[in-house]
Amino acid sequence: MKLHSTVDRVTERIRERSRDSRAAYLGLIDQMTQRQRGADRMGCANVAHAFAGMPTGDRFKVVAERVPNLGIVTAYNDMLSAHAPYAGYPDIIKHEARSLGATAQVAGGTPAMCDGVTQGTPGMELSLFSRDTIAMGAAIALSHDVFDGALMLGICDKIVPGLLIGALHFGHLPTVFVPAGPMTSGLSNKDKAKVREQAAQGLVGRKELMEAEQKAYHAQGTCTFYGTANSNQMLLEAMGLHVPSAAFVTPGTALREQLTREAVRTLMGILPQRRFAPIGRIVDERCIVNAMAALLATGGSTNHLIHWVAVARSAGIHIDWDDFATLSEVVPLLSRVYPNGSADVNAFQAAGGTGFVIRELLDAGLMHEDVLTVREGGLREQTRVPVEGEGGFSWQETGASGDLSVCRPATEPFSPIGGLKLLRGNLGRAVIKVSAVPDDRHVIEAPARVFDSQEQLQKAFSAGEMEQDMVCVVRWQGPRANGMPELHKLTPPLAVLQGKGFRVALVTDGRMSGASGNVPAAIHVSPEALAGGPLAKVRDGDLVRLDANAGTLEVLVPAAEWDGRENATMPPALTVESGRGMGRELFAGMRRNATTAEEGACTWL
Ligand SMILES: O=C(O)[C@H](O)[C@@H](O)[C@H](O)[C@H](O)COP(=O)(O)O
Ligand code: SF4
Repeated sequence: MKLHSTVDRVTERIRERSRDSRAAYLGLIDQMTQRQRGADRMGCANVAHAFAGMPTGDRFKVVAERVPNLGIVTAYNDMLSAHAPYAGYPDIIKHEARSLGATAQVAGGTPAMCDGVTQGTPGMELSLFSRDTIAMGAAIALSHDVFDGALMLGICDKIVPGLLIGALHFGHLPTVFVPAGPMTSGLSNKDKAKVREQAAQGLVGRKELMEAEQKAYHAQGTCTFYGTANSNQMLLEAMGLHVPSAAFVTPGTALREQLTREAVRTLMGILPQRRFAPIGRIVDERCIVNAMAALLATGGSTNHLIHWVAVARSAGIHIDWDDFATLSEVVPLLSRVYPNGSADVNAFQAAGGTGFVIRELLDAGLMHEDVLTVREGGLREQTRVPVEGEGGFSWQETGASGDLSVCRPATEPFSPIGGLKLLRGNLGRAVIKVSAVPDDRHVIEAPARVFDSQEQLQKAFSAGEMEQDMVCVVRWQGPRANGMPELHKLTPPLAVLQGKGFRVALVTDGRMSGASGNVPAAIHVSPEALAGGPLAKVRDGDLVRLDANAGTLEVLVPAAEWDGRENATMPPALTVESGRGMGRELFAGMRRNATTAEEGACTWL
């Protein structure tokens, strides 16, 4: 199918804007590629230290026989249900590598934060910058520089973006990402949200709420809503950095282990001595556009409008929210997974999953097909599905949708446009996930109520002060102010108000979770209030209009008055300097150095 002209145009303008930085990036990759392999290039002491911890047989192989040595970067810990399965992965990988005549080492571990654990708590103010900390952790691991390829073990929110940013700073290395799969379905996300709203109104107590939450989150594996973690998986498949359709296979199954071993076989196939495919060449402008298309087609997490800007930047590629907005005009919505619908990611997988979405987008000319990936067959390979069989698995072509309420073909999409939209106006630039908002709530015009923290809003709600149409402006939530936390805990109170018929919206320079959804929220407002952004001028009672159809976000105050207003200042008690603890002070340097949300909130530039 011929590539859609808009996809072609956006790719071209990204290529044009990135020409110099991409050329410099590829130049570095070429330099690194031309070096001898680590065990031959480095000093004897360096090499001896590098392999002293290996079993003797492996040590001999990697130094004397010069067999490939694979580096494992793992974000394993027990705090993320999604990452807990990784505990046993290094041994499986080493076993498979040996069987293929290679060796493997855990090059290093990285931190990994569970946003579900920290949601609504002080720890969430470390979350965004844990991404770049993870990238630095990956760099520290790979800087041992004795690897012929890398396997990245990470799934959740900031971890995949962080591992990708880190890996792309070692763009000369062939790299495969290794997923661990979603937990089996428990209490549905919709039923969980209902109990939360009852609790927010005092209709059920902590005991009932705890029961519901533990029925929802009940096993190892990724949470089953289509939030940032599962959006990460969809994008890695669309970028051709995974074994095909490996994303959503349940942990602990025979097929899961087979797919982990297949990841090692896949990496062996793209080493310098084979079909050389270093990650820095796989992740080119077309690959990034393919990821953007997959995000829009699935109504993925709004967090990717920040993270993928940083990921692209790490490969010398510059993208912005206008690129997403232009693609969103032609990329249809092909899946409805909570919060964009009631199905969960297991139902998505059963209905066709990542392979179905990629096949539909390729056939509609909405993705680049002629791209380099970790697999011989290019991106079309990602439309195949592994089916368990005698002693292993076989590959099948993805078929028609198994459930049209979950996955739709591009010929009859849920919506002709993607799930994310850009908003512009005198309050700055912002984004909104429209795919999860009821149609009659895409335009909200109401008086503003200004909050300096999410706690202030929750207090006002509990005091019954919010029973009216209202645009809640929550400011001082940007990267430089307090690390741009997710304000997902505001979803239940706002959903209660919306359920009572009030016309409510959230406008913030903060983030929402990928699991947030049914209340209209203009988020990532840039420039942020602390950087002199317009949110610092909004006052209680100002009329604010959020129009997701027109793509506007405005305060309806006479220009002369608006221009004449002084910016409010961030309350000192909310600043890191006030000594708020929980390690937030350690990230002060990253806050000071962070670029805007639209520039990826990068802290290393
Ligand atoms: O971006 C995301 O997808 C979220 O950060 C997600 O990872 C987070 O854990 C949610 O908070 C979970 O949802 P609940 O908080 O509703 O359980
Ligand atoms: S999806 Fe979110 S809540 Fe679930 S394990 Fe990952 S980070 Fe934690």
